[in-house]
Amino acid sequence: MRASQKDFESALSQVKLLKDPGNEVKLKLYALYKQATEGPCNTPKPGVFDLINKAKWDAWNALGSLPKETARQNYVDLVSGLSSSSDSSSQVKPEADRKQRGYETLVVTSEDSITKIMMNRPAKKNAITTQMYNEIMLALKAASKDDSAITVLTGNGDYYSSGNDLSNFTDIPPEGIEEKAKSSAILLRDFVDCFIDFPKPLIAAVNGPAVGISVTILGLFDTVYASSRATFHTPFSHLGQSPEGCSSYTFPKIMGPAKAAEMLIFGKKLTAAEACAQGLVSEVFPDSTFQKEVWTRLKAYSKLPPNAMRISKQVIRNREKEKLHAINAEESRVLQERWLSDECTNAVMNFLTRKAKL
Ligand SMILES: CCCC/C=C/CC(=O)SCCNC(=O)CCNC(=O)[C@H](O)C(C)(C)COP(=O)(O)OP(=O)(O)OC[C@H]1O[C@@H](n2cnc3c(N)ncnc32)[C@H](O)[C@@H]1OP(=O)(O)O
Repeated sequence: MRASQKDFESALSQVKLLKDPGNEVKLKLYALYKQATEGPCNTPKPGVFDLINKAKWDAWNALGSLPKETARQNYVDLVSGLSSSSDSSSQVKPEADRKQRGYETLVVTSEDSITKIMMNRPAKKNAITTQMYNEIMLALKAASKDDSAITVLTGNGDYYSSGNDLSNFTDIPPEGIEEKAKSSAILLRDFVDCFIDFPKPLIAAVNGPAVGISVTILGLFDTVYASSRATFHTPFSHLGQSPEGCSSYTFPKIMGPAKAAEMLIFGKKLTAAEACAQGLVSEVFPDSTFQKEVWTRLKAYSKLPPNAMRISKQVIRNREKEKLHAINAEESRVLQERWLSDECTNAVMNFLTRKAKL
């Protein structure tokens, strides 16, 4: 029996719930989707350096004149095969269930009235994948309701975080790159909103170098402690991108417009001492004693009356919230366009093909 349009639409929804099937299968799905909806490949071949789009074009072009109905059937069959071979435990779980299983990209602990959220991809310098964005949001939501007094974000290994995981850009859905940019902008906006709205004192323990979004959101923390080994780098222009995390507003406010421009437009990397002098960091500790000194300090703070701390935070932050949400929305909208630019695509490809590092 031939797959109907309804079967096809249902397969399109189902595919979003499957665990990542790997790039080869994703290319097949992409090619079949394009063939089923548009017919044989009808766009110019992308340039040789445009690796992702070229791979997609090759996969679509390889289907030649396969009829649309057959492509639709093949798409439905492929998704059905993936669904049945996919272990149900690897599919997206409801929130309560996920909490029970714990986090895959974080280590979250609650002790001494402190909830500690530790980014835990040390081999990848704690680069933030889509999964990690989602898990940090879940962990913050849980921490806002648990009985801890303060919440701390830190990193495992030698880095605090190298920012957005650039391979997030390669996971293009069948609907195309515009859809990817749109969903990434929604994810970014939701992620930053969680920091704007977080109700308890939020502390960053910056254990090593910090890049991109892991730096910009520091302007939304209440206190930032840094190891003397930490650096602060926002190379947005190098990456064809633009500031996020409300930094277009918080950084000029914290350090003045001229210093903020050096960081956000020209990508000047600050040492921990410089970041402290400019007000982005509250205090720098020698790397050798960083953990001991920071946790001793935080344990003392966590004994302060929690309601008083919450209310003080509200008084300090609440009048800015509406403005910060508007800024977050605008920065996310601008970035959605930037992600589609040649400047951004080329910078990401250069990193992924090992031609460039910061
Ligand atoms: C959806 C919301 C989007 C929000 C947007 C936010 C914007 C940003 O955050 S912009 C910042 C993006 N980050 C970068 O551009 C950093 C890229 N990484 C590097 O330049 C270097 O890796 C480094 C300078 C951070 C570290 O260099 P080092 O020589 O010490 O280590 P590596 O061998 O390069 O790294 C080890 C390992 O980790 C992988 N990796 C590190 N950072 C990232 C990253 N940001 N994205 C993806 N992968 C990363 C690196 O490729 C290595 O992987 P392999 O061991 O598999 O080679």
